[in-house]
Amino acid sequence: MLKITNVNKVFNAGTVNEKIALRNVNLHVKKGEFITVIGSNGAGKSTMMNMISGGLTPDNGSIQIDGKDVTRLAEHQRAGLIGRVFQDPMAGTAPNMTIEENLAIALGRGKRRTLGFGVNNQKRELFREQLKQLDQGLENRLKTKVGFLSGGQRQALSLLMATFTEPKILLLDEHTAALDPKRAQLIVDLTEKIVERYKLTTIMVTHNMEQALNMGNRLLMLHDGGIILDIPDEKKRTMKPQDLLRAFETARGGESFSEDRFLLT
Ligand SMILES: Nc1ncnc2c1ncn2[C@@H]1O[C@H](COP(=O)(O)OP(=O)(O)OP(=O)(O)O)[C@@H](O)[C@H]1O
Repeated sequence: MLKITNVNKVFNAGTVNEKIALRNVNLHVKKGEFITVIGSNGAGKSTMMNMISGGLTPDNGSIQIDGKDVTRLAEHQRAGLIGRVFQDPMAGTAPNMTIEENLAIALGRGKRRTLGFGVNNQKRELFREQLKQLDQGLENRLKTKVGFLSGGQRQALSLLMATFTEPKILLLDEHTAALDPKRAQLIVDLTEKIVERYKLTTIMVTHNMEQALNMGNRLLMLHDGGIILDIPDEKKRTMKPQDLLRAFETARGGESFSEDRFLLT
């Protein structure tokens, strides 16, 4: 479903600020795989996600989604293939528009504008049905402006909007990190429910090792621009956060993981 081949990305090449963000990254993701991605600050996680979404173009190498070479396609040109939820609950929705208007935009994502983003009763019925699965009572608040919703409700709506049209790839960018533990758990449960229901191919970045181990069926660890660990489902299920830290140390030839955000989670 996703094939990243020999992708490199260097920022500010040839200057004193040169930074290698991705080093020869190769990744094949099968249809229906749910990958969790962890890595220290600056490891290259966001850069990798932005390469897949089209926000960044690789210096070399290629990216294929569902057999189509998208390496040089701009973000809007591949929007129909990708759903994305960001860390910031404000990022995925338009606060001054109502819930139904936001959903109408999500429904039209990747389609030609001429199809229209208007809301009719048929669409309203579909929206209500979809919103019910969030268990937030939002199906009765179609005309509420999204800016009035709580962070958790907005993130639940973002998740629904990102998956509405069953994208080829779902990108989750630390999408529970800004929420309190109770709301974060709600979004975790909802994510698992939606991913399972539509069998979505999913890549989720998280700083929470428990979450990385408990969710999904494959785990990647990035470090210094490269994938240093690729752990399959069977092995992942038996691991605890301490095992993950040890695996990192082994992969790095004894270097210990000194990332504060990791040790705190
Ligand atoms: N636009 C940019 N210009 C210059 N350097 C950049 C840019 N974007 C990222 N970098 C650098 O590339 C490296 C990888 O960054 P990236 O944001 O992908 O890491 P990350 O794993 O997502 O980290 P974090 O967990 O802190 O978000 C970092 O050293 C970062 O400073």
